[in-house]
Amino acid sequence: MDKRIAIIGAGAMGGYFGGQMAQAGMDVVMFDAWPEHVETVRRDGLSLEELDSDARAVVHPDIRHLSQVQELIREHPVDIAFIAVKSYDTRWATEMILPYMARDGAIVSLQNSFNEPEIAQIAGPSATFGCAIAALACDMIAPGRIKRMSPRGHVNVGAMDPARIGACDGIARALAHAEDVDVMQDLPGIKWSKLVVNSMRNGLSGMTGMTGLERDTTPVTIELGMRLGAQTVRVGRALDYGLVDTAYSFDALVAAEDGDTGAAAEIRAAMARIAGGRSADQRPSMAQDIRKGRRTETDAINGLVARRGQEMGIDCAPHEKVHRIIRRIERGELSPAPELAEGIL
Ligand SMILES: NC(=O)C1=CN([C@@H]2O[C@H](COP(=O)(O)OP(=O)(O)OC[C@H]3O[C@@H](n4cnc5c(N)ncnc54)[C@H](OP(=O)(O)O)[C@@H]3O)[C@@H](O)[C@H]2O)C=CC1
Ligand SMILES: CC(C)(CO)C(=O)C(=O)O
Repeated sequence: MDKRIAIIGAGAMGGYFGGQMAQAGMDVVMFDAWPEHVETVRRDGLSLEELDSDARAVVHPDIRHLSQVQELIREHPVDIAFIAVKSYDTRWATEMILPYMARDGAIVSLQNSFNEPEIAQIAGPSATFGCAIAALACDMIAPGRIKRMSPRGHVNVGAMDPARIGACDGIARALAHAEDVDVMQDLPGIKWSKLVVNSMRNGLSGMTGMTGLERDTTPVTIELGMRLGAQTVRVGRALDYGLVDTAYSFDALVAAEDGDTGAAAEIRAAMARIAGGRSADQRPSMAQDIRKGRRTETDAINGLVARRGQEMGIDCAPHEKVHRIIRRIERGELSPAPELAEGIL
């Protein structure tokens, strides 16, 4: 029998993956808090749009309002629940779906940052799994419309409890309807490796207002991005996580911060190459949030690195500064501007 899948948060990521699972005929139900989005998808379908072209697939998934979660009591228990809300909504989303899970069900973070320990506090480590989504960028450009802003990406999946690694295969099969997937042994390692990339990009685009392309081809943001990334690598290594290079060579990032000009040139070239492959309009999810006037994940990205850095005795002052600036932008006390990055360097 098909696995019963639930997607909590049908935004850019949840809608992208859940929509393609539905299109492949999987038994998937999606829940979302934005009434206009839910109603638009019910009426017109979910439009999954391609990078830099008019090509799109319109799918008709089972999508419901959050207030309808209780209906699941009459339905087959959920085998795999993907948590695809923002990091700050992880706790309630996990608590909400937990009563409807199958006895050996899996709750999977389909998010950035490292939210799995929070899920495990609620669901238990043996029910907790996580994904690191690499190289894929999507934007919910309007209710019912999700656009891929990058070439296709790649997903690494892991288990909070290493003894449960076997259960990752079913999770990987579901995600493989959208992207290539690998099962990895070290969940904290893959999550922190993705955090390296987010911590060099998301806050910087959010605070400067720059697209990914502008940020990765402007000297000040390139330099600051490299420093942020190197510090996140140092903290991850101090925490003894099994980091895997994601987008950039982590050794080169650290060497660049230590003054190795060849390593810095290697990172700059990688930034320019990757930025050139994305849509010129691509912005990381935090910058999308700022443009939409929504709360950001800063606490779970630069804020998290700053906190863990302090615990490990590693200087992460630039992360703390980015985090504080984003907080002030969220509150309306500052507006995004490139000068804010110059102030940090
Ligand atoms: N976008 C990307 O390219 C990538 C994102 N991620 C990660 O995926 C996770 C989910 O993020 P993502 O899918 O980008 O988030 P989205 O903002 O696209 O969707 C999350 C939720 O935000 C709400 N929402 C979004 N826009 C509006 C709006 N204009 N008005 C009202 N509500 C709105 C919806 O519900 P609600 O009201 O409940 O918030 C939606 O379900 C995050 O951890 C993110 O970091 C990871 C890799 C790439
Ligand atoms: C697409 C990417 C990798 C950009 O940093 C991302 O994870 C995000 O937008 O949150």
